[in-house]
Amino acid sequence: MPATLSRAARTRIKICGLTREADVDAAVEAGADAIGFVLWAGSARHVTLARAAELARRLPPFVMPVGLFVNATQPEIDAACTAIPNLLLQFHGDETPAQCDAASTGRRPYMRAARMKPGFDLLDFAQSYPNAQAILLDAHVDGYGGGGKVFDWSLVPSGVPRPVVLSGGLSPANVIDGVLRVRPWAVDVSSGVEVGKGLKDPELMRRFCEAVREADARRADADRGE
Ligand SMILES: O=C(O)c1ccccc1N[C@@H]1O[C@H](COP(=O)(O)O)[C@@H](O)[C@H]1O
Repeated sequence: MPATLSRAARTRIKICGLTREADVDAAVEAGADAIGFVLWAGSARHVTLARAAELARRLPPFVMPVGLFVNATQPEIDAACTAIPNLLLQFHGDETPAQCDAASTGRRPYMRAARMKPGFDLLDFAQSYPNAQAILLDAHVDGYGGGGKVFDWSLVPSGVPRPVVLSGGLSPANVIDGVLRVRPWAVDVSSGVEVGKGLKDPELMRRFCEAVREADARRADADRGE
């Protein structure tokens, strides 16, 4: 799989931190490819596993559930994978490559979050997670993430050896710029489409997805030299 998009492809969209049925339905309607559930109790967007499983059951085919973990235990991860079929794991804490591989039992796909700041060696980081399906780029914040903070996109080098998911403070207003500059495989948004922690706004989600489609069209034009 390419790390960044070829000109024919479209940027995939993940919307994260959903807690309500209506928001899940609106995110799908807006065009999200993946829906994230925060399974870390330290987050204001946390949902219990039972609740996440209930919400995930609303997803139609081809829309993927994602479970966000911060330093979770193996039993917690196993329970999540049992409760939510086809769950993509998102490790957003201090998980080492060995821990990610063990937690995913070498079979379950996972993304590993990188906390971007000046001096951070993303190429080295990505190389050290050869089994990650993608590397998710978030801003370095005081907590573990989901802070709505944009990082300096010029810190993303070319040639990252894994598919890149751009996140960190994305919104309908800046995602076109982010897609055109970083050319990620996918984008991920939480704060930028919400009215309160874990409470999404259908209109913001619709505008976010529309902006990503607009970015894809502009990127294709640029690649054709128009
Ligand atoms: O959403 C959270 O509460 C959260 C908690 C701990 C780690 C990550 C979290 N969210 C993820 O952070 C990025 C960026 O989010 P934002 O758009 O800047 O709010 C995203 O991948 C979320 O999934």
